Amino acid sequence: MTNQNVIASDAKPSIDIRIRVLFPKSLFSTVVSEPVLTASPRLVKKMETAGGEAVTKTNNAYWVDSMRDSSPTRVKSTASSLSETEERKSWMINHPSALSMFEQILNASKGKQIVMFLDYDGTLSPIVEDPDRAFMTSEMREAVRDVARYFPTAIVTGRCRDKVYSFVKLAGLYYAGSHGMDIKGPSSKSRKYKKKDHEALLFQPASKFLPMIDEVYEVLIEKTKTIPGAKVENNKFCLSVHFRCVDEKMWDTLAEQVKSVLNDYPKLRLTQGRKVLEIRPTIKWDKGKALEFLLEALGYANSKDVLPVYIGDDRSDEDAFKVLRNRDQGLGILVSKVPKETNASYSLQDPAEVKEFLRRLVEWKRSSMLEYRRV
Ligand SMILES: O=P(O)(O)OC[C@H]1O[C@H](O[C@H]2O[C@H](CO)[C@@H](O)[C@H](O)[C@H]2O)[C@H](O)[C@@H](O)[C@@H]1O
Repeated sequence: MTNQNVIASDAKPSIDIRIRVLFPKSLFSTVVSEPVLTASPRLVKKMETAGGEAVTKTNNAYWVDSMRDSSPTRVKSTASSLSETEERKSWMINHPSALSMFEQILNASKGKQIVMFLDYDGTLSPIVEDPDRAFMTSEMREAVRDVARYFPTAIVTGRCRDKVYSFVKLAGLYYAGSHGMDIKGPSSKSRKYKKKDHEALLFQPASKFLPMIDEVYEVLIEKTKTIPGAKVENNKFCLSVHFRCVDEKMWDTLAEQVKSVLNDYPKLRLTQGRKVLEIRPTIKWDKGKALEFLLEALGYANSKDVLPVYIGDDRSDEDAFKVLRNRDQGLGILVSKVPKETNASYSLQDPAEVKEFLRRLVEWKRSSMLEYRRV
């Protein structure tokens, strides 16, 4: 990796790219205009990590180490004497199960509109080897459909929006694909929640990058074809290079190949998820920004009467957890069986627990509505 892909948080941008909110008009007041940081000899050797923070390691060893880590990074035990069970117990004190804390969560939601944000892979569907076969169960679909009946609901994913729609198959939801760079609201027919007067919602802050992403996709396919098990996925405004099925001995070569391609594209950056290298435009847009954008679109920008609930399992979801933490509002729930470094406040073990959590929310909402009618 040369300086070209290196991003310094304190660097002066050399190019400005305007990001346009396509709709709704009411949001033009908050048009995001983020600089794209490009190559500059003055830039020190720093690069964006998967979490979006600059680090100083740029060599291949950094990426291979990072590829070995879980995503988000597993908590590294400070006391070596701590058994895994003890470690988990101590982590659970700070990140209790959202199921065992369900009553407290309901109390926090009193008088507030819950808005649901759901990541897809590892949250609604289990992690599988073949990304094209990451189907969600019909029971999960039912749980998401029911939740969306009572609460505005968005699917927020690194995947291409159309692809995730082909898995979820539910109208009436908001879909934020490509790590939030492709946001679409429900069609007017299926829309239930309309706080602002908008016909349809479409927001694609990285549309200028489409030709570049397509080009890099072709180059990466060619470059990685000699690495058995490597798979390149086109997620429209970003790309994924999967290494789940690549022999660990080849990770070094794969990381090297990917970085060599990116050397020619200084406006793209590399991040990492669960056994996947992700290539994204260097705009300051992520799942956290998508969450804020959607809250605004729903009319809850500065509202105290909203409780955003974000459930996700991966490093890219940390951007959304961070936003909730900084707003001191809402609940971040990390899906993980093992202790991980996270900005989420609560945890759920796996998609089965996510489904249970969604079901309980629906049950509670139904019974409180019946109660309300009776009174
Ligand atoms: O934001 P998400 O919905 O979590 O999407 C992140 C990436 O998910 C997919 O990859 C992950 O799931 C695959 C299927 O279980 C698995 O094979 C892979 O190892 C995981 O990284 C998706 O294929 C990627 O494009 C997304 O970026």
